Amino acid sequence: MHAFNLQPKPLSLAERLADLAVDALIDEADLSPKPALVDRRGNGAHTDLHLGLMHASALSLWPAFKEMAESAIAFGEVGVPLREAIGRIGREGEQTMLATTNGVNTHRGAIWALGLLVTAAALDCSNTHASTVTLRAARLAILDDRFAPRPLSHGAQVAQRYGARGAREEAQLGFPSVIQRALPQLKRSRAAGHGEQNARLDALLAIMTQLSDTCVLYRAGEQGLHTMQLGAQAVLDAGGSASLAGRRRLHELDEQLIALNASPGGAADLLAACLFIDRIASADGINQGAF
Ligand SMILES: CC(C)(COP(=O)(O)OP(=O)(O)OC[C@H]1O[C@@H](n2cnc3c(N)ncnc32)[C@H](O[C@H]2O[C@H](COP(=O)(O)OP(=O)(O)OP(=O)(O)O)[C@@H](O)[C@H]2O)[C@@H]1O)[C@@H](O)C(=O)NCCC(=O)NCCS
Ligand SMILES: Nc1ncnc2[nH]cnc12
Repeated sequence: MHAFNLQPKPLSLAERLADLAVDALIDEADLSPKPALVDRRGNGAHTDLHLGLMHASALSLWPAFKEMAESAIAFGEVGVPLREAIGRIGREGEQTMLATTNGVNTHRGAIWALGLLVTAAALDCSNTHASTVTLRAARLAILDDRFAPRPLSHGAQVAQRYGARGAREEAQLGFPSVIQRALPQLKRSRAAGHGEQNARLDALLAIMTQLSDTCVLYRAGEQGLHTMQLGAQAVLDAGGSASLAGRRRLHELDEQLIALNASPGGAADLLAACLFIDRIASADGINQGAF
């Protein structure tokens, strides 16, 4: 007699990395209360986004992340062929995202950041330390992709106008917002016993204190950017999101940014990148499926 094998088929490395990337996006979207961003409470400064759309968008990107990881395994090294392969997959992923959201830009920056990080992690899953993976991602990001269109994107427009560094430079520099701000803050707030949700909010705020978020600059100019950076610092200085004083500052910042129509979408993407890196760096080797 044949017994059915009810054991689920083990996931491949590429599938596990894609799962982690999607989890990071969903964890970011769900985290509340985030200033002026879509969260469990509402739509923040957005009229065309909501939580269900953020989740659907995140899930639609799973095949793109898996394909990027598979390309990394197939090419086996940082180089132009891999850079151009993930560029093509990223652009296709963006089309899938837009088809899923009816044309709303939910995760363009996240496809870029997480796409590079998933690819970098898949290149050598025996070493997934935060700084190693982000450095590998940076080496990919500085390579030229001959097939990348050069549209006058919102990011490009504010780069011209304000000389701001955007998503491309953040990746090319090895994600300093993640390595120097978000991850250390996440660890400090966890160590202080602030609880996971507050630690993640504090990590987001740490990113916001310094980032040239091109979404904020495009929507609300330098006034919006200063409000975001100073307001985020004020929350942390008041004790962070786990303290009553910090919580009050956080609500003030939410109101101020919404009034300015300033949504820190770039900071949100980098929080997702931080959560992904935290997961793969703390798991005892993604090989062993420890996450
Ligand atoms: C390299 C690219 C990321 C293109 O970058 P560029 O700056 O030229 O283009 P943008 O279209 O402006 O997109 C950049 C997105 O990156 C996020 N971001 C912003 N600032 C930063 C920063 N300093 N560091 C890191 N990341 C940053 C941000 O994405 C989030 O916000 C979006 C929502 O914003 P919102 O204002 O609501 O929406 P918009 O439609 O833009 O405006 P409104 O009309 O609503 O006002 C959301 O997407 C979040 O994810 C920026 O939007 C890259 O896209 C690229 O070159 N891709 C080509 C394909 C490729 O090579 N892929 C590689 C595979 S990994
Ligand atoms: N939670 C969020 N709200 C608005 N824009 C975003 N871009 C990425 N995550 C976002």
